[in-house]
Amino acid sequence: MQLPASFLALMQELLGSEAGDFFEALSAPHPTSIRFNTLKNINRSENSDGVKWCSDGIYLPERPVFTLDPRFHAGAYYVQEASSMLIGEAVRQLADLSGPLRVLDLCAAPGGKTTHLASILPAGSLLVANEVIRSRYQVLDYNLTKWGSANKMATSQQVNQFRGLKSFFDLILIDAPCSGEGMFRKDPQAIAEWSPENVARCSVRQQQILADAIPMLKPNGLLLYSTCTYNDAENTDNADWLQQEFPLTPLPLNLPADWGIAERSIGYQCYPHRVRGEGFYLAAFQKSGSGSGSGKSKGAKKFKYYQALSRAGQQALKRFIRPDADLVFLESDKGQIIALPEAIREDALQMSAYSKYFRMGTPVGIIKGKDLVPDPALALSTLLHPEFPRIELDREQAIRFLRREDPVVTGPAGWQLVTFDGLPLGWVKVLKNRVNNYYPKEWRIRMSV
Ligand SMILES: C[S@@+](CC[C@H](N)C(=O)[O-])C[C@H]1O[C@@H](n2cnc3c(N)ncnc32)[C@H](O)[C@@H]1O
Repeated sequence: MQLPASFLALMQELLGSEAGDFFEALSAPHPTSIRFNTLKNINRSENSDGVKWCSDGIYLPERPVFTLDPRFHAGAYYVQEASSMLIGEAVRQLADLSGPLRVLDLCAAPGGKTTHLASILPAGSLLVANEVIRSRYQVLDYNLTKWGSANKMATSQQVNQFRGLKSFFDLILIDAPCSGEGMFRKDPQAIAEWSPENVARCSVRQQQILADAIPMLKPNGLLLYSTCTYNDAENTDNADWLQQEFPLTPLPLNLPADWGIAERSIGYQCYPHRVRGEGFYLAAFQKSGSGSGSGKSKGAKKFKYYQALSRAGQQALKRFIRPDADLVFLESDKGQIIALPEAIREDALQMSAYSKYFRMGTPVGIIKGKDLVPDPALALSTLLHPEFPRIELDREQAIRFLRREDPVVTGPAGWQLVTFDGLPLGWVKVLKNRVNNYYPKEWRIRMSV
């Protein structure tokens, strides 16, 4: 690994006598880790090689071909670098999880931290995940769909387009675009793109994102600022700038010494020679001020593009939806039905007034005649009826299904859910002479097996 000379000098200065161990760690293989999806009923195989700061995270002895694991497509786990899982511990220690929260993950794609938040937040919380780059937003949306949580909204816009949404969120996570020094071991492209000038550009961009985000945070709200880099300009200097320029107080975390996470002047740093993970920086702040913050400045009364679903429509989808969920069903002007938890209806309504491009809730399907054609997202959602008729597939059948080939299964006529290891993958329709595969083209496995 050929590292830029100015990066070597920077790390030597930052780490002093530890620099040798650090450089040695950078040339060692990086660990593979996953985080289980606690929203789904998964069979967790016994593995004592857990990530110290995340009870749902484990290290794998080697990197499998995830694409060929049906559980990966069912959203049973997220392949996530271990240091990043520290976000979950920070939320557990610092957020008040005794009641619903409004949470914004502002730089969210591909969704590692959003899915982690989705697993932690109390029932009734609103989780908004924003990603400004449209192609990355599509990946985020797909990963959130696989994860299956119902209380989500995905948006794709510049941070300053939320302007006007004042004091709305209890928690804002800014996992900022950065120079990526912490990814050098995993991603050689990050080395190629690194330069002192890029570090300076990233630092300024981060300040802009932070400055645009802070008005959206409620008084007493929690701000989490993270990067996957080491230099001070993007980490402690920006954290210091935050506390100087805004009504923000840094919050300490209680991190046991044997986790190996270093304490910085403000915030915490994971280094690969001290932890089994990549480079990751995290600082937490509380906003001072009084009042609860209402965020209802625009007072939106109706959803754009959506109206309430008719009684007949609701009847058609009843057998697909878990009966104990308190939901509102909305139909778009294109006939797409979505389910939105009643608990977040008002908040989603407010958010929609500030969102130019968004998806909210869970796509349920479209009505054709008297029947529902179920959406693939519903199969992966926690809102799915737990007793919907299903066909369990073996691995080979599951891969065929995920490749969108004709499924070699039979079952009673009509819509059937197909599962692997008990986990829903999608829909088939059993007809008289054939079985149709409704797995979406854009999700299918393209890799040759
Ligand atoms: C470090 S990545 C986020 C990773 C993500 N939080 C996760 O855990 O999977 C930073 C994200 O910020 C986005 N981004 C880039 N420029 C931005 C900007 N000016 N404002 C907001 N987000 C930006 C990038 O496209 C990228 O997806």
